[in-house]
Amino acid sequence: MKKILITQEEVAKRCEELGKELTAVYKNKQPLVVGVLKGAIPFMADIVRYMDTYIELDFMDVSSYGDATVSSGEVKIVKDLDTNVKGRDMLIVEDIIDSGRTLKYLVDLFKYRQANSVAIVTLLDKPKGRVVGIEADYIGFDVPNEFVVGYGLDFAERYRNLPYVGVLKSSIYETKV
Ligand SMILES: O=P(O)(O)OC[C@H]1O[C@H](OP(=O)(O)OP(=O)(O)O)[C@H](O)[C@@H]1O
Ligand code: HPA
Ligand SMILES: [Mg+2]
Repeated sequence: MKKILITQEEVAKRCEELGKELTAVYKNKQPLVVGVLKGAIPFMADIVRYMDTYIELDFMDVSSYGDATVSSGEVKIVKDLDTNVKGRDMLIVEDIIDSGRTLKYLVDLFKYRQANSVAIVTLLDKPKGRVVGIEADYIGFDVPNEFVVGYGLDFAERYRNLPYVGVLKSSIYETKV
């Protein structure tokens, strides 16, 4: 690791704050909380435990990065929701908004499917990476314009299990073995 950007303690504290804030927002709404596989899993698991209201969970797997550090620009559905979203209040949970393509695609899709409302909570926001216009409603932390890993975020499927968010040494990005 070249540097740690957000420590395990900082992530834990922010998850508690966001979960409590979302409890108040979704009181009496029974939102469909949608985790975007695979990166959102640790963050989703941590915030929903602080959402003290009725919620439902579902998952969507979309992919645009593969093993690269730069988005291919094309979003592909790998696994769709099991739930009919018509009339539902939806909360999309993401690990990061970078180019914005993944979330733009999902928000447009859920609106097309006639969700009642679509909000976004993301652990990380990388505003300098943005290519399409989309913003999250709830943000854990801003990160600089570098490829980050940990707490769900991978480089070539590795490092998702790190309990903190950091930047790898450049030699690792250059030669993956
Ligand atoms: O704003 P964007 O440029 O679209 O990037 C953000 C998306 O890219 C990553 O997913 P990835 O496709 O790597 O899938 P993963 O979660 O399985 O790693 C990340 O988890 C977000 O879903
Ligand atoms: O900085 C990043 N790290 C890991 N995965 C990502 N997907 C988009 N941006 C990133
Ligand atoms: Mg990835």
